[in-house]
Amino acid sequence: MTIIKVTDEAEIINKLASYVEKISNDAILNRGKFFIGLSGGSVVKYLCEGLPKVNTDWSKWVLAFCDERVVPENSEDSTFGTYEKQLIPKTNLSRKQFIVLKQGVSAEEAAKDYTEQLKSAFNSDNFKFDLLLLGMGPDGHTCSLFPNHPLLKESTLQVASITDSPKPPPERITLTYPVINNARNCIFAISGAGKADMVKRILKDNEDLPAARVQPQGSLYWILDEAAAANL
Ligand SMILES: O=C(O)[C@H](O)[C@@H](O)[C@H](O)[C@H](O)COP(=O)(O)O
Repeated sequence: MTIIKVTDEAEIINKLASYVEKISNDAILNRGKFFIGLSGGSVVKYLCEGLPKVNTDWSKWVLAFCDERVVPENSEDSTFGTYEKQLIPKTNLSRKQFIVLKQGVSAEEAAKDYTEQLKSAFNSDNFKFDLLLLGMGPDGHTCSLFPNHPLLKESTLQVASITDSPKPPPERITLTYPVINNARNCIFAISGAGKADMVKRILKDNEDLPAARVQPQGSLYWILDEAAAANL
């Protein structure tokens, strides 16, 4: 694991953009495509500001979601909806490169359909992402994997549904640990004093919280600003 401390949010955005550039170009050079998993929450802002600075072949990108809220795409809560409005217009990405949630079905159905869409995209049952960009909530959750939730033990489903998310909205789909920990790279990007206590509990006290269980086969990076790293 590599912990990268930077001064502030602007530096998080720059650092994240430089990792994405390197990892995307390596993936495209070696395998012809770049599979990336996006998150919601504050990560959206970092990516919408940072990704347009990346020098890459956008046509080779395949974009999925580490988790997504089961809401209409035009809802303010839709993570895809936000990237569609705030990222697509600033890059050469097109909507059809995003693997989006099936609309108008239950969370369980949406998770099954998402699994099928990933199978087609990877042309395999082995979902091996080049990069997952992850956020962490103040309670230590990541994706839609919350402390003490039964989904933490999910070992069969690759994409699972949740209907009792403590963070609203309650209905979501999420990648599970077998997929997350199969990734070539995972990057947490975290800023602000509100995360400092949880960052310490995970990175210093080694508490067994959902974000701490992200232990990919590949590389793991935690990019923190000064406020988030204050208790380390
Ligand atoms: O649905 C969401 O909000 C996200 O996809 C979620 O996984 C997010 O990354 C964490 O909740 C952290 O969110 P914050 O960075 O806003 O605290």
